[in-house]
Amino acid sequence: MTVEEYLSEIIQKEGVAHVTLIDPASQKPEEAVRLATEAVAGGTNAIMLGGSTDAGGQLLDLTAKMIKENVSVPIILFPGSTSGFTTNADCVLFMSLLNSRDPHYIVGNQMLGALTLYKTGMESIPMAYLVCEPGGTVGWVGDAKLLPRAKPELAAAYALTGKYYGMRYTYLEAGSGADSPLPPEMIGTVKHVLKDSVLIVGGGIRDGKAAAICAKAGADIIVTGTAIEKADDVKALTAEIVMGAKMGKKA
Ligand SMILES: CC(C)=CCC/C(C)=C/CC/C(C)=C/CC/C(C)=C/COP(=O)(O)OP(=O)(O)O
Ligand SMILES: O=P(O)(O)OC[C@@H](O)CO
Ligand SMILES: [Mg+2]
Repeated sequence: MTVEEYLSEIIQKEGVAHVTLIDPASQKPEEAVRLATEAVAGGTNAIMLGGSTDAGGQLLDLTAKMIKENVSVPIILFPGSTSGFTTNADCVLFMSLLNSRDPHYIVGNQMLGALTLYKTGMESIPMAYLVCEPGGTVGWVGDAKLLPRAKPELAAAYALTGKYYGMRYTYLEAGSGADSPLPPEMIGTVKHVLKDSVLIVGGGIRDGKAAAICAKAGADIIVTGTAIEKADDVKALTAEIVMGAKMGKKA
């Protein structure tokens, strides 16, 4: 089964999936394994590996390898550039930052990595990456023309653009560590036009209540990074967020 099929099945059966983002640059591989193991025990469905700044090839390779040896859920690459590739993962989000001002983030990095990806034969999922206010580090690094929170129709127009290009996933991003998650109106407007295409929402989701609001508004996959990296009890916080997302979807 592909990672995409695996996630679709979870979304179909449980209404929503949860993915834990680990930045390989932020800690030693052993610590990343601890975070991943506890997040999986708390019910996360996959581990996403990436960061907006380089981890350095070896650190990414080793972090992915060690996580793979220790957890049973898929490892999904979330690359900030071609240096975000490693063969020690199951799948890569082949993303274009559609609202960037810099063609390198729309198509340039992708072109540089395409032959490497081809040679590995790794699964890839075409994804529109849309960075919204406040955008955080990724907004700055990716030179995004930040999508205004108060204008959901602009985000919806970009999401549709990605869908018409054939991208099966859309990632609505507030930026890692955002003060607050994206507003439900924005998530709802985007999901309304995407219909059955998968909508990922991330940035600033720190608890079950926030996850519930995002899921209820239309998120198919909820991503949490910072809150889990900082949690005293990773398993308990993950379980709260996973439960919140599922309850929100049913509400
Ligand atoms: C598909 C290929 C080869 C490249 C994609 C290139 C693109 C479109 C990059 C988008 C811009 C970018 C820098 C994305 C990084 C995505 C990411 C991993 C964000 C999470 O970053 P964190 O590291 O958690 O944020 P902080 O740096 O604030 O911690
Ligand atoms: O770190 P947080 O705020 O959970 O954001 C996760 C993700 O959307 C960042 O790319
Ligand atoms: Mg980071």
